[in-house]
Amino acid sequence: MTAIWAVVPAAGSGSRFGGDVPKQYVEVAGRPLIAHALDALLAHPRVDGAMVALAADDARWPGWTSHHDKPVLTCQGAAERALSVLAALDALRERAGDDALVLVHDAARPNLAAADLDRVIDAALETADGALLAAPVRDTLKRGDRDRSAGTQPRDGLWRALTPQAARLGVLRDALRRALADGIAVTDEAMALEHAGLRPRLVEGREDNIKVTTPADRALVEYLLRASAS
Ligand SMILES: Nc1ccn([C@@H]2O[C@H](COP(=O)(O)OP(=O)(O)OP(=O)(O)O)[C@@H](O)[C@H]2O)c(=O)n1
Ligand SMILES: C[C@](O)(CO)[C@H](O)COP(=O)(O)O
Repeated sequence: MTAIWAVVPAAGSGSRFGGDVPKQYVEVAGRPLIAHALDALLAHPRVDGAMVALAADDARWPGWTSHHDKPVLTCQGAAERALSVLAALDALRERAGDDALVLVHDAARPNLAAADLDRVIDAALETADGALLAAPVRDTLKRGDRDRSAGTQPRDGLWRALTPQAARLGVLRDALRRALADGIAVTDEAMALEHAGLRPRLVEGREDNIKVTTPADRALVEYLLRASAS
């Protein structure tokens, strides 16, 4: 049976969110964002544990060592998300092994549906290229020139990348190291896999798998989490 581990990048500074509390610890629906994300991942019966990448100056990590009777490990993240993910893979490698499937999921995405998690796990187990949750673009896209529209971008075949993004630990680690060494500004795991010549599976995910980025996202996520809990 393939080992399946969650990797949770939680070392960001939340600059677009602002405020005094680091975004990953902002409370929504009574719990910190990171708690919702970890709960969604570790509640899934096929997930064996989690490795969380924390900021070097994180003073709010509650010290969880397990959740749902599964191990919760931590490592130190880095200045860029991709480097935080790579640090987590390096820290997890000896325990999980290169053939383990890793599910990289933003701590800032608290509303991950179990069915979506199941489907991206299935997809990633079926292909060596990895898989990611994504949402097809449903709006017309404009290129902006300050506050003016400078034209309309074709949206056919465009998707919004979500998380989890999944691949075998060794494959993803090698792809991230290569992309970063090649100077690629890696914004998600699929980008590194693509740079390595792989074609990760797009798994259509729910639109409400929202990444809390600005303060305006908080009220919507609060509503969604309370609605799904009722
Ligand atoms: N150096 C970084 C940057 C981001 N992240 C994590 O990656 C996820 C998605 O990143 P984002 O939403 O951009 O969070 P921040 O980088 O904190 O936000 P901002 O860009 O507004 O500063 C978050 O869970 C964040 O904690 C990380 O682990 N290490
Ligand atoms: C990984 C991600 O959530 C996929 O959309 C996104 O790339 C993270 O971007 P951010 O600027 O680090 O929030």
